[in-house]
Amino acid sequence: MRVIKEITKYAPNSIFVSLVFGGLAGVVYTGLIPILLIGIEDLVNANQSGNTAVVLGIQVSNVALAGLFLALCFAILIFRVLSQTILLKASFLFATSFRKKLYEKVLASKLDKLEDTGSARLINALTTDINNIVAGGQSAPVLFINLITIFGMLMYVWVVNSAVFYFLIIALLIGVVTYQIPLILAGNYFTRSREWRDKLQASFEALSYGTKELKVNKTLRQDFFQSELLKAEEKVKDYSTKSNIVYSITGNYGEMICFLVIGTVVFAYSNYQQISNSQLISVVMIMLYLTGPIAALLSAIPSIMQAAISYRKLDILYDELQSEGFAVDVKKQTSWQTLQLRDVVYQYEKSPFFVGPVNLSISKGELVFLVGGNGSGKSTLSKLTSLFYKPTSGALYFDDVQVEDANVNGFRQGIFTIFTDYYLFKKIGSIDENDHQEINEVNRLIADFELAHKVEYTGSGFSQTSLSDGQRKRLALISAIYEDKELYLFDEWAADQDPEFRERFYRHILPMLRAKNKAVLVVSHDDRFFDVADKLIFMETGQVIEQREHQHRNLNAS
Ligand SMILES: Nc1ncnc2c1ncn2[C@@H]1O[C@H](COP(=O)(O)OP(=O)(O)OP(=O)(O)O)[C@@H](O)[C@H]1O
Repeated sequence: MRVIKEITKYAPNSIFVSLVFGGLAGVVYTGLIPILLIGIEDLVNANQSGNTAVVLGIQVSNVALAGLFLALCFAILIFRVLSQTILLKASFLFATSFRKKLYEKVLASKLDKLEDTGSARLINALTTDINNIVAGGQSAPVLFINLITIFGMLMYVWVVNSAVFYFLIIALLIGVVTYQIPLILAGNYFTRSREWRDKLQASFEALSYGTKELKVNKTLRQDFFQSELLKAEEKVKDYSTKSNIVYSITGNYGEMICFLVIGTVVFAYSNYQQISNSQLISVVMIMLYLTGPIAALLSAIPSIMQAAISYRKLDILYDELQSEGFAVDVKKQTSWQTLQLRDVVYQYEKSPFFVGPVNLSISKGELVFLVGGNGSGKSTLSKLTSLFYKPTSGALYFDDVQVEDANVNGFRQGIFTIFTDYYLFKKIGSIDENDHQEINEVNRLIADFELAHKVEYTGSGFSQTSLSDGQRKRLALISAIYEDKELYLFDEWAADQDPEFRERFYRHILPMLRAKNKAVLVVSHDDRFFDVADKLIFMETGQVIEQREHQHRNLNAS
C-alpha cells in the first residue's frame, strides 16, 4: 500500500476535483435523454406550436427545451474537459514525482538489495509500470462519468416504470456477475504478460551487453535467441494477445447484454407486464442511449486492470528496495587514523557464501594488498571495508568510533572506490566548473597519463568517456587523485593496463597516495608488485587466512 499513499500524496485535490467534474458531467449527461423524450412527446402531441422560432436562420421547435438541451451539451463538454485535463495534469505530475521518488529510493537503497533486484526490474518499473498507472489513472474519469450516467439513467427508468427498473437491475446484475469470469481470466493473462516483460527486459540487456559473445558463438547465439529472447517475446505476445482478446470478447458481451435486455423488454416483457407504448418507447430509448456509456465503461476497464497489476508490481519493488536508513546530512569524517574491522561477518541473503569473521586494520599512510583466488571473497570484503555492505555481525571502527547508521554517510564521504564495474561520470565531483586552475591541473594529469590526444577536461567534464577500458580506468584514477579522499580502494585496477602503466600504478601512484597519508586497499593478483605493500592479506573461501607485514617503506613517490 506504500505506492497508493505516494499516489494520493501528489495531487489529492486534483483527483477529488476531477472526480467532482466527472460526476457533474455524468449527471448532466443523464439529463439529456429526458429532455429529448419530452421534445419527442411534444412533437407527437403537436404541443410545440407557438413555441417555434428561427435561430440563425434555422427553424427550431420548442425553443426553451432546445436551449436547455444546447446548454447541457456545452456543460457536458466543459465538465468533461475540466475533469480530464485536471486528471491528466495530476497523472503526469504523479509520473514525474514518483519517478523522482524511485530515483531517491534507489540512491538510498542497500547495495546488496539493489544487486538482487537487478536493473531489468528497475527499468520496467520506471517505464512500463509507471506509464500503465498513468494510463489507468487517465481512464478513471471515463469510468466515473459513465458510472454516474448509467446510474442516473436507471433512476429515470424507475421514474418511468418501476417494474421495468427492477427487471433491468436483475438483468444487469446477471451481466455484471458473468462479466467477472472473463475479467479474471484476462487479468491473469495480463499478470503473466507483465512478468514475462521483466524477463524480456533482462534479455534486452543480455543482447545489448553480450553482443560480442553472441556474434562469435553460433550455438550460444541460437540458444539465447530461441530459448530466451524469442521465448520471452512469444510469451509476452501470447499473454498480451490472449488478455486483449478476452477483454474484447468481454466488451462485446457487455454491449450485447444491453441489446438482449432491450429485445427482452420489447418482445417478451410487454406480454407479461403492463407497460404503455410511451413508457416502452422511453425505456427502449434509454437503453439504446445507455449502450454508449456501457461501451465506454467497458473499454476503460482493461487499462484500469493493467494499472492495478503494475501498481502491485511497483508496490512489491518499492518495499524490496529497502532503505539503508542511514542519516544523510552528516558531516564528512576525515580525522581518523586507523580503520579496524572487528569480528566482521557478512552473509549473502541469496547465497550460502559468507565472509568472516574478519579482524584487520588499515591505517592512513599504509598500503594494504588483498590477495586470494577467484571467489575467495575479496570484493565482498572490499564492499564491507568501503561501507557499501553492512556487516551481518561484528563492526567497523574508525579509531574508537564505531560505524553506525548515524555516522556512516560521514565516513563514506572520505572514501573513493574503483571496483571492476566502475562507472565513469563525466564530471569530477570536487571540481568547480569555473575553477580554471584546477581544470588546468586535471589536464596536466591527463597528459601525464598519456591521454591528452584523446580527452580534455573542461568546465562540463571530460570531453569524452567512450574510451578503451584501460583508458577509462585511467580517467577514473585521475578522478580518484583529484577527489582527495582518506581511504582508497582499487579492485583489480591494473588488470586492464599495459605493463608500463601497471608498473607506474604500483611503483609510483600507489606510493604517492601513501606518501600523501592516504589509507590504500588494493585487490591484486600481481605478485610481481607485492613488495610495494606494507601489508598483505590473504583470503580463502571467505576467510582471512594470513596477514603478512612488510617492514620496508622506502619506496619513492612520484
Ligand atoms: N551479489 C551477490 N549475491 C549473492 N552472492 C554473491 C554476490 N556476489 C558474490 N557472491 C558470492 O560471494 C562469493 C565471493 O565473491 P567475491 O566477488 O567477493 O569474490 P572475489 O574474491 O572478489 O572473486 P574474483 O577474484 O573472481 O573477483 C561468490 O563466489 C558468490 O558465491
